[in-house]
Amino acid sequence: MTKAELTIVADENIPALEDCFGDLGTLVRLPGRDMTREQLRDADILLVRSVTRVNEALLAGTPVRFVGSCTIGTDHLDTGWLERQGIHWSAAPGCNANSVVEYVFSALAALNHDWNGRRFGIVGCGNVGGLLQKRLRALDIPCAVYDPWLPDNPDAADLDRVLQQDVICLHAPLVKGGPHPSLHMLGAEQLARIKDGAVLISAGRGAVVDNRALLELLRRGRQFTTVLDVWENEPDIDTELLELVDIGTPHIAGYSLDGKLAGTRMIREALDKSGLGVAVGAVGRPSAGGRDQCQLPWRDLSRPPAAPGRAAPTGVSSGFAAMAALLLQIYDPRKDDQRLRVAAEGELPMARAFDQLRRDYPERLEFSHYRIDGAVLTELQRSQLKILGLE
Ligand SMILES: NC(=O)c1ccc[n+]([C@@H]2O[C@H](COP(=O)([O-])OP(=O)(O)OC[C@H]3O[C@@H](n4cnc5c(N)ncnc54)[C@H](O)[C@@H]3O)[C@@H](O)[C@H]2O)c1
Ligand SMILES: O=C(O)[C@H](O)[C@H](O)COP(=O)(O)O
Repeated sequence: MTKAELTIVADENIPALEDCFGDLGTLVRLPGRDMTREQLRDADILLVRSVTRVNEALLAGTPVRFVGSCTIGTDHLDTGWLERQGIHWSAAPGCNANSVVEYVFSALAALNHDWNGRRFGIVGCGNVGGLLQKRLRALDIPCAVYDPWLPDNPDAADLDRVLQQDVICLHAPLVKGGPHPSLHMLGAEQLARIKDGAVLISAGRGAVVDNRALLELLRRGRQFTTVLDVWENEPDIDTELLELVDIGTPHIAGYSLDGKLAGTRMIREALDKSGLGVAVGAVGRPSAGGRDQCQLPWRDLSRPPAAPGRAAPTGVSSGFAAMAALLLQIYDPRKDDQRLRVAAEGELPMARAFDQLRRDYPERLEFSHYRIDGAVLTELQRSQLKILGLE
């Protein structure tokens, strides 16, 4: 890239764009879901989130030389095609893994489902599943892990065994081909193996679970608890399924501010590493710091915020409920569930309502920004909250 300034086309939902990329040239913000090739006519860099399908249809004939997705998932990128064209691409592995793990514990808190004494099953043990496994081990909670690419995992088990556990957490990517496809990995047969009284939490990609099969099972009154953050056919999700799940959220498990900013920052770092854009940055418009600015919001976040920095006593004074109530002061997924249910009943078509909720998502900070403030807790509860990231 030899232009003095780059043209950077970006999904308008990417935070800190100006801070992280403003020094490189002109920023054009667009709705990610509807990006067109025409809009990329002058683009050198394309920055997306998971809702933009990046493939030949979008990019052929455009000057785009770098594609950055500020997300963990990559199933929306045709990476084979990008590589064959010599277009650099990068995603942001692990950027919001902690946010997803916190979502899992928050969902269990919301269900008042004490994790102590339960056995967990994890499907997909990468950055998210691996972090969950690490937390569970620290909490002394047994887990079984199904990840066909990690046979040496100390908790490795087959899928059937994982589905027999008390809390089953799905964190596999969407993979359609190869030796271990995950598309509809949980179909009617697998879902039928889940025990009554178990909790199923799906926070990887929607189509890992056959949604129609799940709907049929729930219609027949199966007695396991279901938490869905991800859905087939997002954003136009099945509203009947939404009615039947216990907690349903609009694909926001990874939406902590920390996670989103980490995604943006990682893509700037990947761009710098690629060598594309660095020279331009040097000769481009004078910047107040470029990468330093990029890290500013990150540094700010490392301090506890003034107002919401404390999880205070809640009136619930004993048992798991006391600990759960504290966590729910920080993040309560039932509020996201409520917003989704209200939106589903509203005037907007489901797809638009789903996207709107995601676009207007309230600021959510991770547990590490909070301190426990004088709540009555046992030593065990305090140590558990510390493992989860609170002081
Ligand atoms: N709900 C959300 O907001 C949210 C947030 C972040 C990530 N995600 C999704 O979660 C997925 C996992 O995230 P990650 O950071 O752990 O990714 P990762 O790439 O670090 O790990 C994925 C793991 O899944 C394993 N895997 C691949 N195919 C599998 C299969 N068929 N069965 C079981 N395991 C399989 C891989 O071996 C790998 O260990 C992402 O791909 C993304 O789609 C969702
Ligand atoms: O893959 C990811 O990182 C997550 O699924 C991410 O949180 C999705 O958010 P989106 O890109 O759709 O805004």
